[in-house]
Amino acid sequence: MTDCKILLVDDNKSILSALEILLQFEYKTVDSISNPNQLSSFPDLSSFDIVLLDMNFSAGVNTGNEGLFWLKEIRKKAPNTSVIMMTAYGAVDLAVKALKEGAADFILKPWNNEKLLATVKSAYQLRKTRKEVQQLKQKESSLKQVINQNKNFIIGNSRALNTVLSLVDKVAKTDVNVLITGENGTGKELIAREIHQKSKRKDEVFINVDMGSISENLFESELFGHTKGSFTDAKEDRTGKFEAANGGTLFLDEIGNLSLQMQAKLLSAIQNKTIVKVGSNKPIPVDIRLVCATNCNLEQMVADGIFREDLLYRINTIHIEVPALRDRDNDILLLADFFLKKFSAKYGKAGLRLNHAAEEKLSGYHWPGNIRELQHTVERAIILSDGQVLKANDFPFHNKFHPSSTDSPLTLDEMEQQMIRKALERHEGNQSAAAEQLGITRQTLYNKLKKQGN
Ligand SMILES: Nc1ncnc2c1ncn2[C@@H]1O[C@H](COP(=O)(O)OP(=O)(O)OP(=O)(O)O)[C@@H](O)[C@H]1O
Repeated sequence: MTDCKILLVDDNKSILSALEILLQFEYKTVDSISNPNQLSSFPDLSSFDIVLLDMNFSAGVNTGNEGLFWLKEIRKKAPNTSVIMMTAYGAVDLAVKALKEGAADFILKPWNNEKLLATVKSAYQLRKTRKEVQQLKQKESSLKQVINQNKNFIIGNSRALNTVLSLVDKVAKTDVNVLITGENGTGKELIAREIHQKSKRKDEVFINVDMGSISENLFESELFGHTKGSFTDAKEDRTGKFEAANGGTLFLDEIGNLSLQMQAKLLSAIQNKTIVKVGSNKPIPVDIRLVCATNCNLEQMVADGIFREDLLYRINTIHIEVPALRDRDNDILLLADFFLKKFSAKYGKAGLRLNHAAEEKLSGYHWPGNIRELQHTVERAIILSDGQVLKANDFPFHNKFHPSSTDSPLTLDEMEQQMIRKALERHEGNQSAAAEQLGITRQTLYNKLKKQGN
């Protein structure tokens, strides 16, 4: 039986019953209405794959205009649904008009059963193709995003990093779910991309979702998609991130930032390996490799009752802890050199180098913002540099993180950064708790951290 949803629209109830009996043998869902006015308020029109639509409804009228009117209405509300027109008063010009308005095909009454079934079958193929085109378009735009990104190199040869990379080699070959933890800016996303690149899914998409930036009410629509009209802003059908990642890798960053309600919805999708779009009730199977990342201590969050234990066990089949930059021996200077070359080329300042004192200062610093902070620090120093050599005082980061070591007064921005850092330290990286302490929403805290480059 084909998993296809058909809607019959005809004012003649015996025609509706005859069609229902015929089509129910082959198609899973066959619904019918005898009054086309019901179409205007039909809740889930776009979930129908095919509509068989009569052309004349008012008694004695046979111009086909009513059918054309309702055809346009359906095309507006459900552009991907295939519409087949039916009329007892077949005329070639009317058929041409309906096809021009977007009908998939045309059936004359009384119909021949075999011919009608063949017409419905090809209309269903058309519907499937339209859906595939839509999904391909979404995949294509995600692929472009990935391709447009510069190739990322994982720099470093410390023992701590090599341990992570050998674990990456092992898990990449499997399809298990991976949880990557580590402080902000340690390279968790880079590691997730590396797992994808080394896996059998590498020719498929890598979809990155920043869970910290998704609001509660858009969560389902972002992740699972929605059907047109399912809520006020749902102007058209939308494929969610799970479906877009089908066949590839789905990277859920900042997984510790989900509310319990969102966690429950996510868990159900992961467990069932299916998603249901907002506004639909049809489960869609998805095949994804799931990689999650967080800087929170999820075990502690489970103990505190703010993270579901069953979700944690689903996502952490393999756990990779990315070490902080200060624990990676001489990776600091390797990375500094890498960023020096990268940004001096970008800003047309080739030949720039670090003097010994600058190297000492960079190596001795504790890098709370890790590699992202090092990257920004080097970039900033290059932009502001005048000569060929970068010196220790070209890296004034002590102002930001050790205010006690300087007499210079703090700016408002710096004070804000300090307060945020302290709140996060106190709550061991838990952004929701830190935001509560600071008297701002988690979203505001998240935006401020992004702005600061953390
Ligand atoms: N080993 C590395 N070699 C080169 N660049 C790196 C390395 N690790 C991280 N980076 C760079 O540092 C920046 C931060 O890395 P990334 O975004 O992967 O960190 P993250 O841990 O996911 O951060 P967050 O916790 O904020 O989500 C990126 O620009 C990334 O390319």
